[in-house]
Amino acid sequence: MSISVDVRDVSKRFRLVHDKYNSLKERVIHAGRVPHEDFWALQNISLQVNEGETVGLLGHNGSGKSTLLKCIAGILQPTTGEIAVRGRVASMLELGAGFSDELSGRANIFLNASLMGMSKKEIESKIDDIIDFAEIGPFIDNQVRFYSSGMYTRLGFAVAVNMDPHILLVDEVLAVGDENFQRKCIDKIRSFQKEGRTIVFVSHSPDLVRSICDRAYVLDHGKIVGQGNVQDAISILRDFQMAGSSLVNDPSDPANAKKPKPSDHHNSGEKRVLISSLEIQGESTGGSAPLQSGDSAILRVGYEVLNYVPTDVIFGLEILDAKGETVYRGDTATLEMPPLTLVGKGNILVRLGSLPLGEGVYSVSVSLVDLHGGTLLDWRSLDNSVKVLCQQKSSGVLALNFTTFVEQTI
Ligand SMILES: Nc1ncnc2c1ncn2[C@@H]1O[C@H](COP(=O)(O)OP(=O)(O)OP(=O)(O)O)[C@@H](O)[C@H]1O
Repeated sequence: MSISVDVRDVSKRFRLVHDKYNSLKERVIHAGRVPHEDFWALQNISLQVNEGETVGLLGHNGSGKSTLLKCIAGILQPTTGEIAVRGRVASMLELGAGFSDELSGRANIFLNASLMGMSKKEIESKIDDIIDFAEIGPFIDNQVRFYSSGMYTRLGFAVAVNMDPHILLVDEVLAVGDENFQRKCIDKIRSFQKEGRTIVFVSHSPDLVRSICDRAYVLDHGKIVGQGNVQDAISILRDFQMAGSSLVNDPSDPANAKKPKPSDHHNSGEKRVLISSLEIQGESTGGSAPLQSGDSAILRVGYEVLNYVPTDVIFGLEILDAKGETVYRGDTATLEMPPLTLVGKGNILVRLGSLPLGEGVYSVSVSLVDLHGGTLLDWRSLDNSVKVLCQQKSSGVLALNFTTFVEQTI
């Protein structure tokens, strides 16, 4: 199998420019130099994507996913290291990247497609398909600056997928379109996969990555901190999210001393405390019935201390919506609550109080972190299995009981 994308030891430095020197004295001393600071958005990244594979890039905000994708697309040059790509690359990067606001949608199609290496004749033969796919209708001859974010995205995706690319780079576009368009994009991605094309896919949604990708890399602060099959990569990402920590944190920094070291969970194999079960129950519904929005719920976390030495732990809780977005994250240390002392076997009961969640399906994850060593001892999650029903007809993750009144001022 040949390699389609080969990233070798790539680092990318950005120069963060500070306010210019104000006084004449400062300008004379610094002789016209612009004050700046170096920021390494990518550090020694190496990865390979084989022909026909779909590989996900996961990571928290600012971890470097888009920068890496832009380097692969050739939009950014790595500061050090090398990238080799085999075949025509089409990229659907950030919203409207590559579009010129003053031009119409149609003119932008020609501009974009020609930048991707297509001849005028090729573009003319595809333009109807692109316009159909984008569902822009009569707006195709309007300037794109009047487009909504959904229209921008649809047009960008339509251009990228109709370029007949060998390699498709997709950055989070599916988050913007409506549900119909998302389904259409996913169908297109699946047909690309069947045709043996290579895809690199950035998303915050573990569910999407799980359903689309063959494997994934996890980035944290510009470094690859994990890779493997999608489930493993999502677990590593969760560890990092739960830990709120980073491998690049300085362990000698007292601020980081209590933070868990996520990699221990996977690498040490030395589990001193196990989370043996995890259940959630509504106080009024009980059992395994769906929760009612606004109801109090209780989490029952079964634990087992394996070495029978009492262990002081920080308890962490995270709730994610169906797209994998965090709805809530907190832990006893951050909330300045006392640590839990666990001995033998038992249950940790967590009263969640009223849950003002909108109707939907949620994931709940819990973690235990050793208070003294900062090691992540164990975590467990109920993935997409916590169903919440809501009487209100509103939408969104928050069920809000708002009231209105009119204050007349004249
Ligand atoms: N042109 C730039 N100049 C300076 N810093 C930049 C530039 N582009 C990105 N960065 C910084 O590099 C880091 C990585 O950004 P990047 O957009 O690659 O992250 P990301 O993982 O894609 O984040 P998100 O999930 O929020 O899109 C961030 O700290 C960002 O602020």
